[in-house]
Amino acid sequence: MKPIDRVTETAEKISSMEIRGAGRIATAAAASLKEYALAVQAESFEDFNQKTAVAADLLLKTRPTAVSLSNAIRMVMKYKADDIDGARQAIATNADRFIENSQKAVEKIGQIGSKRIREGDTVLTHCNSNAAISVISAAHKSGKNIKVIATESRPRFQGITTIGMLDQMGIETELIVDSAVRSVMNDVDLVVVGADVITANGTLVNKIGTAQIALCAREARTSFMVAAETYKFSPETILGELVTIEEREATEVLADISKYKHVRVRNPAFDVTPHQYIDLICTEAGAISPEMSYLIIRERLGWEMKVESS
Ligand SMILES: O=P(O)(O)OC[C@H]1O[C@H](OP(=O)(O)O)[C@H](O)[C@@H]1O
Repeated sequence: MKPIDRVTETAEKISSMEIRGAGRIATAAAASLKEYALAVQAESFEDFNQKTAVAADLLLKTRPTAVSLSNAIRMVMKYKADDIDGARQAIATNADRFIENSQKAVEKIGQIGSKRIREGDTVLTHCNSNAAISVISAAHKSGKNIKVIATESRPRFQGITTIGMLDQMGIETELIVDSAVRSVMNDVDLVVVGADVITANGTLVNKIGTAQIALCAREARTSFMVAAETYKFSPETILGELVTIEEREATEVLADISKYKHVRVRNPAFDVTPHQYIDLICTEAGAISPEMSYLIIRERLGWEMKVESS
C-alpha cells in the first residue's frame, strides 16, 4: 500500500467514526502523519513539504468540529528543518510528543477531576469521553464508592462503549436513554462530560445532547464539569472564528429515510453549551472556571500558531 493510501485509510476511519473521540482522532492523525513522513518518497525538499501538506489536509478535512484534530496537526507540522531527513525526524518527534502528552494529560485530568467526586456520589456522563472516564475511573480507584449514570448517546450509541468500559472497571452503572436525563437529574451529584471544543469564552462544543444535560443540571442545581485536555481549546475563536457543527448522514438516525417523500432528518453531531452552564473545566494544567479559557489558549497553545497559519 502506498504511503498516501495509508493516510487515506486512516482519514476514512476517522470520517466514518470507526476511529472516534476527540482525543483518539487527534492521536490517530498524529500517528498517521508520522508514518507518512517516514515512508514517503520525495524528489526534493519542496516535494516532501508539498506531499506532507496534502497528507495533513486529508486528515484535517475528516471531522470539521473537533479542534483537537487541527491543533494536533498544527503541532505535528510546526517545525524548522533544512532538508528532508531533518523534516522527517521533526515530524516523527512532534507526533510522538503529542501522543505521549495526550496520554499523560488524560491521566492528570483524572487525578485532578476525581477530587471533585465525593464518597457515595452519583455521576452522570454523556457519550464516550476518555477524559471524563479518566475522572470517574480515578475516583473509583481511589476507593470512593460511586455510581455512574450513562446516557446511550444516540444516534451512534457511544454510551454503550462507556458502559462496557465502566463495567470492566467494576463501577456500578445505570444506562438511560438520552431523553431520561431530566427524570434522573435529582439523583445526580455531578455531571462530567468531555469536550470537542472549548472556545475563548469557555463555551463548550460537545456531543449532541450535552446542552440539554447542562440545562437540566442547572435547573436541578447539579454541578456540571467538563474534562478536557488543553488541546481541545480553540485558538481560532480568540480571533472571532465560529465553530462548525458537523452535520452527519441522515441514515445514522433513520436507515430507511429514502422511503419517505416529505421527511428530512437533521443530525447535528454536536451542540453548544454556554459557559454560564459550566461550573468547572478540568484540564491537565488544572481546574479552571470557563472564564479562564482565554488564558489556557494563550499560555498553553500560543497565539503564534494562529498568526502563522492565518
Ligand atoms: O477526547 P475524548 O474525551 O475521548 O472525547 C471528547 C468528545 O469526543 C466525542 O465525539 P465523537 O464521539 O468522536 O463524535 C464526544 O463528543 C466526546 O465527549
